Amino acid sequence: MSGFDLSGLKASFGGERVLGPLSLRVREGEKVALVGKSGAGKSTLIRLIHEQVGRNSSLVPQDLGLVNALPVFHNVFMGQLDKHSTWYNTLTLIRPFAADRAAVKDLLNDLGLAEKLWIPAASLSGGQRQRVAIARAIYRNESLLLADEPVSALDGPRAHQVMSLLRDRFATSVIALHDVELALQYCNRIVGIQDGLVELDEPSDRLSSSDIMSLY
Ligand SMILES: Nc1ncnc2c1ncn2[C@@H]1O[C@H](COP(=O)(O)OP(=O)(O)OP(=O)(O)O)[C@@H](O)[C@H]1O
Repeated sequence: MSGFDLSGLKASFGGERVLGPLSLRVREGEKVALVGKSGAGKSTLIRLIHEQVGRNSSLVPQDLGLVNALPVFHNVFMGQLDKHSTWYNTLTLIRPFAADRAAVKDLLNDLGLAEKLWIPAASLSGGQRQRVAIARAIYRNESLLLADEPVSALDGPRAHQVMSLLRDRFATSVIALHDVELALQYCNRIVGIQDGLVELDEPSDRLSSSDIMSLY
């Protein structure tokens, strides 16, 4: 099961409410776009969902969470770190196993990054770094994706290619997106956040971009 049903989600900073309280039920197979203006609470909501569903999800955080000193291979492999023993992970740090090298390379190939396999993450562009974080999430091999603006640094064709890949690789997803057209095209449910509360929750095929723009 990759869906979830969470209630009582709320967050405050410095005593000031920034999110909730709100409930969110996501059924298996739903591709949810979280939309809303900057500061509405989308990242906070993704973080709270991740805290609750934890290891049973693949996360692409807004700051990507890459280890700059490590090559792309190891950053992607990290998606499965908690699924292997300590000795396996230690050996992989020194000399990765052939099967893992092949699997990571295949995935990077799909993301146009195969030639960067052994390049340190520090040497990559913003868009390449974003694709490494996406590869790490796919490599984790969970059916629920939680992603915070995963294609914000990608150009148009590449953003479409990655959104299509994410739609195909994950049964269920919750993705914060500022691009309303991508949200409507690749997600089947739109949840609009305003001042930390759900202001809109509709299937994508009942909405146009102008319906969503009222949140901005
Ligand atoms: N660590 C923090 N300390 C204090 N306030 C915070 C912190 N993180 C978020 N906030 C506040 O919480 C509110 C929601 O922020 P959040 O990052 O969830 O919004 P968002 O919709 O994801 O915005 P964006 O689209 O710009 O990423 C904002 O008012 C923000 O200033």
